[in-house]
Formats: sequence, structure tokens, C-alpha cells
Amino acid sequence: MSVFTPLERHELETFLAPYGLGRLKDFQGIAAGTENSNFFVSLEGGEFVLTLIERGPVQDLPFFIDLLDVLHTAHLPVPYALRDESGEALRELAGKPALLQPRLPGKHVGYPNAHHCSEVGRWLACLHLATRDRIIERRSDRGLDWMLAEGPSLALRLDDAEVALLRDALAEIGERRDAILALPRANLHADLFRDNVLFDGNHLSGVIDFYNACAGPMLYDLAIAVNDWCVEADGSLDGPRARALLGAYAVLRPFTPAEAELWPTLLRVASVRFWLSRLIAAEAFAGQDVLIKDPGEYRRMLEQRRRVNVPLPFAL
Ligand SMILES: Nc1ncnc2c1ncn2[C@@H]1O[C@H](COP(=O)(O)OP(=O)(O)O)[C@@H](O)[C@H]1O
Ligand SMILES: N[C@@H](CCOP(=O)(O)O)C(=O)O
Repeated sequence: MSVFTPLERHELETFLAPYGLGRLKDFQGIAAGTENSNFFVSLEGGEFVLTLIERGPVQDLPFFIDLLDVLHTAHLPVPYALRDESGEALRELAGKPALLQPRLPGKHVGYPNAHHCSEVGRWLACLHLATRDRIIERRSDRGLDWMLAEGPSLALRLDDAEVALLRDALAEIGERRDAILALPRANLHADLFRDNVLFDGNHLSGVIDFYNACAGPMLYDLAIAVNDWCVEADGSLDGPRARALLGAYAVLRPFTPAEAELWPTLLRVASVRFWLSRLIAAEAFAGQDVLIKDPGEYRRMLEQRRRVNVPLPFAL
């Protein structure tokens, strides 16, 4: 299970007192998750999630807090940081940076249908519309330059066919880097997978885990989401689900001609990004009691994305 820092009840009670949310009724560690320690916390004042930041870009926590405040103000269902009685959002517990957020209702969807995908497309458009005129800048630490820098050394552990696949994809990223970075920008979630979205019945009730959020080309966010939400077991795209997600998005933010042209490239870029990060994680966490996701899933996806059967809906 992925609780890296266990907590004693008395230290949690001391931490929670300044929020003025009443007595601690219960708490339990959350097994899902791979980066941080998360706890469901039940107080007289409601249900919350406590996150202890275990790794990652701690210096960027003010960015995440600011972005989630913007999204909460725009009425998107997100885990914004609650303030204690002195107005502090970012505090410390057990020597780690700590945030208390509302617990969002709903469950993860393992096998999404076209309706779920349209909800995800609509949510993503709302995120981009809420931020594109006042982008909060943050570079992704797993962006194009990271892929170009890390890819060649990670290739050393791949077989010949995989090396050729990765080499071609990295060459395309190198050639099209500037065109990709010139696409229309906003703040991105940049990790909008099924395990970061909650549904209450058919209604999207929450999006969590903003620790990959950054500023960048909006189309990249769509490619990441489509690759996870609209994928078949063999890595190919499911047309009806992909068209539902893209169509619901485009109603709120129509795509540009440059985006339509770069769409197949962005699907490949998004495949490379998670293939590489999963290769790194598989090695770093080998043998540990941490959820390790299969890098092969994204290798298969990249193979499939050499031909893209779902164009971006774009009206001339
Ligand atoms: N605000 C929240 N509301 C409801 N559930 C949450 C919330 N935050 C986290 N969770 C639950 O905790 C799990 C792990 O959270 P996540 O942010 O993915 O962890 P990690 O940062 O370790 O990847 C999620 O899958 C979800 O079930
Ligand atoms: N959703 C990703 C995990 C998050 O990416 P990371 O680079 O922050 O580990 C996946 O399924 O691989």
C-alpha cells in the first residue's frame, strides 16, 4: 500500500485543530496512489483528504495551491487546499508538507463508455477556458526536452524493435518541438487518467492529483486523456469514445487548423511521455510495496499511434 508515512492519532488531532472543523471521528490511509501519502479524514465538520507530500516538486506547491483556487472559483470539482484559522494552506505534519482538502464524492471508472468520455472532454475544456487568459506559468518536469534528454539512455534497456520505435518517435519530437510549443496554451492537468477522475453515477464529480499540472499546449492534455480514456486492450483507439471526448471539448473550445495537423504527433508524444516515465518508475520502485504501472502498455500504444484513425473534429 502506498502510505509512506504512517500517522498517530494524537499528531493528526493536533494538526487538524486549527481548521476549526470539529472532533476527529476516524481516519485511514488510502492504498491507491503512487506519489504521496493520502488519508481519508472524517471530522465532525465533514469528510476530507489529507495529503503528505512525499516527493516531487515541493518548491512548486504554491503553484498547485493557486491553480486549484482558480479552478475552485470557476466551479470545477477539484481538491483545493483548505485554510487554517491563520489563513495557511500549506502546513507541515510528520516533517512533510501537508494539505487538507475536501473529499470529493464518486468512484473511479475502470471501463468508461462514450458518455464518461464526453464528460471528461467537457471538463478539460472548462479547465482550459478557466486558465488560458491568465495562465499560471510552470514548466512540466516531464516535457518535450525531458523526453529528448532521457529517451536515449532509457533506450539502452530496450530490445531492438523497441529502440527503433522510440528512436523514430524522439526524432519526430525533435523536428516538431517548436511547432508543438507554438500551439494555443493554457494550464494543463497533464495526467488526466481514469485513476485521477471520480464519477458519481454518470456525472463527473471530481478530478484529483494535479501534481503534473503545468502550462503548455492544450492539445497535449487532450492527447493524454484520449490515450487513457479511449484505448482498447491492444493499444488502439476506440473511435466512438474518442469522438465523444473530442466532440464535447470542441463544442466549448473549437480546435485550430494547426492543432488538427499536429494531433497524430501529440498522441505519439503523450505515448512516449508515459512509456518513459513508467520505465523509470518500474526500475526505481522494483521490489517495493508500491503500485507499478506497466511500461509495455504505453509501448503498445505508441506502436498503434503510428497510424491515427480518429482525426480532430475541425470545421474549415
Ligand atoms: N480530494 C479527494 N477526494 C476523494 N478521493 C481522493 C481525493 N484525493 C485523493 N483521493 C483518493 O486517493 C487516491 C490516491 O490519490 P492520488 O492523488 O492519486 O495519490 P498520489 O498523489 O499518490 O498519486 C485516489 O485514487 C482517490 O481514490
Ligand atoms: N498516470 C501516470 C502516472 C503519473 O505520471 P508520473 O510521471 O507523475 O509518475 C501513469 O499511469 O503512468
